Amino acid sequence: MDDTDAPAVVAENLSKRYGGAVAVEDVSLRVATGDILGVLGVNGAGKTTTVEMIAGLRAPDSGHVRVLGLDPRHDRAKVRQVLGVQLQQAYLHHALTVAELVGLYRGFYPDPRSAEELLDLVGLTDRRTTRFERLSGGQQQRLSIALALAGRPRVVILDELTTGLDPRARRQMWATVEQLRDERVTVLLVTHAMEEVERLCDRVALLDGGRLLALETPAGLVARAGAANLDEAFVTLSGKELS
Ligand SMILES: Nc1ncnc2c1ncn2[C@@H]1O[C@H](COP(=O)(O)OP(=O)(O)OP(=O)(O)O)[C@@H](O)[C@H]1O
Repeated sequence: MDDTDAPAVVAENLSKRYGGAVAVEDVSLRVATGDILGVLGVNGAGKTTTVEMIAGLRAPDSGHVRVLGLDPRHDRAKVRQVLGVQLQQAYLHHALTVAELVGLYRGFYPDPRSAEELLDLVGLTDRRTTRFERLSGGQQQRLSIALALAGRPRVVILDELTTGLDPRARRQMWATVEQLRDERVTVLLVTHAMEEVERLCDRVALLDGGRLLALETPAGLVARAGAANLDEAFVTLSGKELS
């Protein structure tokens, strides 16, 4: 493979305001190729805004982003071929069936995963003829993950991968991310689940009030907080503004 040690994702000095309110303030981070980065922070810390800017779905007020050397807002067509994003359900066409949506997405890419593999990865093989709008919330979420992986992306952004999933589906999604790790896919994983972070993430970016508080290994974060575990470290380090 032609992967070098260049970071897969570079964000420099990203800032975003909504009206007067700061959502993200001067966030810089790099994600090494093949790393899984957990993006953590209390509700409203700026996680989704940050990954949406990295995905090119939201324009930063200032700063810049490179995904595999590409600018996601200017090199849109090229970025779409290498970046998979777990979209919010509202973006999908609700009247289409699971198989139709998978077929539609596979059509965007030169060498897509097979429909069988995609449905198997997220456990929706027996739902292929169900319309999107008739799926349960968790099934809709799992489908959006399958669609993000359709084009064999080299970088994947997953925003709340397992929120609302049952324990079995959650384990299945973890296994899917572990498979991505084996394929040296770079993953940004927005999550509130510390068990997930411990299991999957090489490093974590901890956001608080729109700022990057820490970028280090999970164990490093625990040590820095003088905490017994990641849950405690999270509570110790973040959400000060709220309390
Ligand atoms: N479209 C929007 N318009 C106005 N304000 C917004 C918008 N989206 C987010 N915000 C605000 O920006 C801040 C950061 O929001 P963001 O969704 O990035 O946080 P988050 O860390 O992903 O939160 P959560 O854990 O609740 O998903 C919050 O204060 C939020 O209220």
